[in-house]
Amino acid sequence: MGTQGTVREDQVVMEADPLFERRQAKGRAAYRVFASTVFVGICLIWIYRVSYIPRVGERGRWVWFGMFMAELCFGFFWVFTQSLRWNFTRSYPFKHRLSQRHEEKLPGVDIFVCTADPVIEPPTLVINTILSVMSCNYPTEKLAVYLSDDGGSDLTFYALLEASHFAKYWIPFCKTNNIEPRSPETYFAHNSNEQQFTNYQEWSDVKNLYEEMKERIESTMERGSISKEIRDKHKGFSEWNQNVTKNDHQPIVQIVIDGRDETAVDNNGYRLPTLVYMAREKRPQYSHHFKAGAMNALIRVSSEISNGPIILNLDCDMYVNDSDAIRDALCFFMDEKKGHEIAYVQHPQTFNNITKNDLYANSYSVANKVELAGMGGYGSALYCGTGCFHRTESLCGNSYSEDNKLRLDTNYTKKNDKKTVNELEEAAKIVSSCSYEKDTLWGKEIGLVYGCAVEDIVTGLTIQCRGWKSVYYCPNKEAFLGVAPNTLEVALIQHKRWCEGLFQIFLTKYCPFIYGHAKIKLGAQLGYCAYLTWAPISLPTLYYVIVPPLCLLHGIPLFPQVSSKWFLPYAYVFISKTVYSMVETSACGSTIKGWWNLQRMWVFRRTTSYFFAFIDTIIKQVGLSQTTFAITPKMVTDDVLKRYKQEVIEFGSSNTMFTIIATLAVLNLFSFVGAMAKRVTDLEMDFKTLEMLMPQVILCGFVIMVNLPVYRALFFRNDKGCMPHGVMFKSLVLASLACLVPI
Ligand SMILES: O=c1ccn([C@@H]2O[C@H](COP(=O)(O)OP(=O)(O)O[C@H]3O[C@H](CO)[C@@H](O)[C@H](O)[C@H]3O)[C@@H](O)[C@H]2O)c(=O)[nH]1
Ligand SMILES: [Mn+2]
Repeated sequence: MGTQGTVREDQVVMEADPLFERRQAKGRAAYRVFASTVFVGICLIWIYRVSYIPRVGERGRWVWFGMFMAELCFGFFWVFTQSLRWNFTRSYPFKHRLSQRHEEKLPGVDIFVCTADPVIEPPTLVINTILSVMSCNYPTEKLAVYLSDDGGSDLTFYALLEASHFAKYWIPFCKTNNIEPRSPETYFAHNSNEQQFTNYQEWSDVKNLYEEMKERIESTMERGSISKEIRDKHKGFSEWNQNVTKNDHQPIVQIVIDGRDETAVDNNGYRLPTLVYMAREKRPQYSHHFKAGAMNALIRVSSEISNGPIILNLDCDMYVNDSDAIRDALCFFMDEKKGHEIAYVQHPQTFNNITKNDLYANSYSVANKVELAGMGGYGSALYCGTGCFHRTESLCGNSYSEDNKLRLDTNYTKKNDKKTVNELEEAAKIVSSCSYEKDTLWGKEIGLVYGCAVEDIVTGLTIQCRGWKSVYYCPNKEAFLGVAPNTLEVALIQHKRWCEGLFQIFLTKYCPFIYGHAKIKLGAQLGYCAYLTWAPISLPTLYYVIVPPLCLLHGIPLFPQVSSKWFLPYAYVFISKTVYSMVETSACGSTIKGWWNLQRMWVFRRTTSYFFAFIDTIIKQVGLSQTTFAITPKMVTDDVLKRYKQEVIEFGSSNTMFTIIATLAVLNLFSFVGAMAKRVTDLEMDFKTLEMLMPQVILCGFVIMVNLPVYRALFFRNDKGCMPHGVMFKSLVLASLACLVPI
């Protein structure tokens, strides 16, 4: 009796233990006090601007108004960013409890990997992602992996076939030896000579198999076509006839591995996960809606084949770095008390090619560790397009409702057990055709939302506004790792796309203040706006890096003089913000140089990508152009890669963005040098005027410091990554003209 009693008690405790926990971060109160003092400083700055407007006829009256507008915008933007820090919480799953309680009834998980172009996104990269998910620590009969190929390329299909063969070696190798990460490329690159490996023979066999496969895929890529010998080996190749082009072809669905098939086993005799290739139908007369369209086709295709209640969405470059990632995420969905409210669990976007000092500020360490966690604190984590686990029903447009507690369908039912592979493929082709969505709510209320370059963010918002909660989970060990842009141009183009999409959300019916009103918390609405208003913040930034230096050159003071009491709020806001961001960035793992690089990227992005995005979004809203999607290249030449690794900024392109960057850098230099020269030669110049111009000297000096690599690229470098001469010429002319404009 005694023992039995204890057992039962233990069980009761176990049942009550939650599968995840949310903890508030320490030091919130202190932070709130600090933020309030900064806010007081900002208000004083506004008061100063209003009280000291130059009188009619005085120099710089209009410029002053501009300064006021800029500072007003910066202030509001700062308030948005505060809401991300106000309610900062972290989530922690307990995966051992999940295994204890639910091992037998784990749900089926459908994993979607999207690729769009075999050249920009090489098939070897794609299959590494596929292999890493196939070998996750999860019951294989409950896993189904789908590759959506918007490139519609038989080369990608071929690589997937190769991967399906190699998986028979790779999966058991990973599982019996418990190796990490399970992307073969990364694993072998980091374990190039595994002496301690117990079974060295096995290790080198698998490595050789991988190398050989890679070699075959790469040589096929070089040739650009599939040999007849290979084509004859799989019926799937018959889909690629003469008429198939990237943007014009019939739907192609191939079940490469049928997980139901008991003979589809790996080398240890264990069942393999389902593996499906899909190239949805594309026709020039139909808009394909980029990644959102691909995802929606995948949702329908998977519902025909495996119909898992959970979907994991990954970009083709995001391999699984922690093979327990699925289990961690399920803790949130399967928690007895709160799990039923949760629509999705988002992981941060992390990358495996960040340089030591994060040259292009791609690590997003503060966003990942602080800001997005802050959104999670409101139960409104952003959906970021990759590394996100979805509840299928919420992604499919269902609303959350309290009295209709929807729980996960944990009984793994094979609704399509009786259909043959052929029948499944035919059914899947129907739902992945262009006309299928005609006159349906797909892209509006069902699936991912169409018409926005950041389909992920807007879709996440609509899910939250249907009553669901979302979780942000940032584990210590990154669950997924991808490829970050490794040239400046690519980094800026990526930001332009994001920024355009984000601002578009702000301007349309999806604006969080309207669409989210009374549906998501006010903090979350403000938090969304910290991202959605990136584009307009370009205007005050441009103003600040153009007008004060020109006024410095012309001797017009725009700030209170250093000895005035009004200078204090400026100094306080500037210094406290700078020091705080330095501390925050370092606490999130960046170096000081990394922080400095972030400041530079912040100037570059705001004056180029965000500004262009602002203009393009306006043009789009007026109806003059359509949404586009510039895919981020994942590979660069060795020469470029070498400079990236040495942290030398890559400017070698005549993109207009670079002309702007160069012009602003030169303009600030001219103003600074010009003003100094005047002070030296002009004897009338007294100390008073110099003191009045001091804040502008500091500001201008700061911009010059940030731009040091730009001057180097303009005047001193001669490698292929330096600024092209055309850009240099244009920037010198434009900056000189600007200096001549009378104010
Ligand atoms: O027509 C398209 C275009 C893109 N993709 C895929 O979408 C993913 C993301 O594209 P990428 O060029 O890598 O853009 P990123 O800026 O790196 O992507 C981020 O931002 C996008 C929104 O702008 C989100 O969709 C992504 O998930 C998110 O990682 C890749 O797997 C592509 O293959 C498609 O499937 N079809
Ligand atoms: Mn990407």
